[in-house]
Amino acid sequence: MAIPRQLPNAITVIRIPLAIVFFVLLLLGGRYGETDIALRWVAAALFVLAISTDWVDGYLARKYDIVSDFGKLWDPIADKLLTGAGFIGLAILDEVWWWVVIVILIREWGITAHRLVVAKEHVVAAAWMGKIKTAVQGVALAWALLPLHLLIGLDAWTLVTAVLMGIVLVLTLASGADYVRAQVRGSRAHASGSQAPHDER
Ligand SMILES: O=P(O)(O)OC[C@H](O)CO
Repeated sequence: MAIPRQLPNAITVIRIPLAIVFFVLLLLGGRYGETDIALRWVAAALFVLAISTDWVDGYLARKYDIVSDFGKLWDPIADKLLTGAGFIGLAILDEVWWWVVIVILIREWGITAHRLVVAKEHVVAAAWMGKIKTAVQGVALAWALLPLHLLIGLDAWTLVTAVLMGIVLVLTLASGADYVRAQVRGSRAHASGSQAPHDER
């Protein structure tokens, strides 16, 4: 069975408006959902739905062999808009430390800026470590967004959230360093005339 060639890219692009709606609902729900707990549940559910599409678009593109440069470029951007909305929203609500969010955002948008700058020459596809990092960010944000303190108590929930954010921070920086390493190796290989590591991904 064939699928429309543009379906994976359409799924990628849909993440962008979903990220905006999610961000607004999250803020309207208030800190820990204290202003409106129903809105917090809806925002969290919307986030889980949107981040799940990250797996779906990649799966469809690979299965039907319709991986495109558009997808390679826009999939990470859509991911960053969605996870960025989650991190910034939680920081505004004072549920996650700002410094953690800022460090994560610098890494995410630094790599994205590099991707955009070199896009005319070649597309830097997501590396396996970047994909794992995004998946772990999704799990950590889903945990932090779902108002699970209602079930397990605020202390246990905030402790687990802090541990998860610590893991996310380390993984985000490590995967950023992975891109920098690949870039340096690529420049050296280019200078010596062999194939750049980026192209092997
Ligand atoms: O860390 P990046 O920029 O390679 O992004 C990875 C993508 O979000 C994976 O889907």
